[in-house]
Amino acid sequence: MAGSGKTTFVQRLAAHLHGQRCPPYVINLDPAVHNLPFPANIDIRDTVKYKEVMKQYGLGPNGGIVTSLNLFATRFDQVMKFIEKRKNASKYVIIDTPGQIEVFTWSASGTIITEALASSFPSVVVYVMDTSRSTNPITFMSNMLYACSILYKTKLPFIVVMNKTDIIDHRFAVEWMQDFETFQDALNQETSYVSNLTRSMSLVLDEFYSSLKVVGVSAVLGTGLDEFFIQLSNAVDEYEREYRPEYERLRKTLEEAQEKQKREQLDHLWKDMGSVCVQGSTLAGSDDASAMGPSELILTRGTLDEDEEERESDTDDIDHEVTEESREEPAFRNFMQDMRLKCHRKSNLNE
Ligand SMILES: Nc1nc2c(ncn2[C@@H]2O[C@H](COP(=O)(O)OP(=O)(O)OP(=O)(O)O)[C@@H](O)[C@H]2O)c(=O)[nH]1
Repeated sequence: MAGSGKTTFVQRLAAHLHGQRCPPYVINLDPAVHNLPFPANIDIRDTVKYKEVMKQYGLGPNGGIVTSLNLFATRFDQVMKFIEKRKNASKYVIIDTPGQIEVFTWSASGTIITEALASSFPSVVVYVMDTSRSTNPITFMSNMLYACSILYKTKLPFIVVMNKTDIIDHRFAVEWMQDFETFQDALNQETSYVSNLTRSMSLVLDEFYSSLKVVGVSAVLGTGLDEFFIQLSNAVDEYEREYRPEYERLRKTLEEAQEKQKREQLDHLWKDMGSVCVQGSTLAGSDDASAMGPSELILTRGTLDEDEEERESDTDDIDHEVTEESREEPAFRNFMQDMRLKCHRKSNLNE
């Protein structure tokens, strides 16, 4: 969520982990951020210049961010290699993303990046929410719908960080999530037509709330971090228990599908080769591969009359005995012979 304190929270987390002598690997994926208040190991701004992208493609700010991310996503395999290398040195990898949901969660590059990470490492989505701007039940509900859509899109373990608890205690929000009546009471104060919609939506979100991990923090003060790390550890367990088997299953299905496709392509190739062999033997009328007759396109050079060749050749200084071309004919004959043998064996097997 934009302005909720994601960057400040990443800064706080990084400082906390450095203090614990457990330095994290930090990645900034927001190309439009002005000042990064933490040292990033990888910064998208070093690879893509967001303002240049906007100019070059004639885009507005959001289009510029999406396109920059798309460009960066094409190199994400390299980022994965860096993370892999740092696996033993850094227990945690923290990634700061652009705040707009359509830019990361619902963009192709966001999906590519999330899936690449989640298929290799225990991955957890942390949704940072501005508690001080969620005291209105309708705004709170919009926030929760936002969070819910991210959870269902990424399908990863999910923690809601209710930030800015130095301004307001987050307990009112937790109560709204746990007690339907309290939320309805708060909604009764609202007179707008949206409150009816919100009432219905809150029933739908009940299921979502029941499994949600919520932590109140102040990124500025650094409070709530111990509880955050407890929830993070639970989320990692959840990843190992529920998500990893699912990713393994998907990976296996993909590999099987690719293997099947490869086999089918090979079968097609064999069939095509078979028809070439049948054609070859019909035309040549003999089992001898050399009698199949040379392909006119490839082998005419070797059939030229020697005098004629001398006349036509403008490369007199080349020793034709040892040129690549002089080896083409026997090589091609051997190739055809091999193919014919394989075809015969295959058709014998099929019989
Ligand atoms: N009081 C208070 N202010 C905070 C806290 N965390 C962040 N802020 C302030 O909230 C504002 C936005 O913080 P950022 O960290 O830039 O928020 P962001 O979500 O990264 O913003 P975008 O990248 O623009 O989406 C800044 O003025 C921060 O100082 C907090 O815990 N308490």
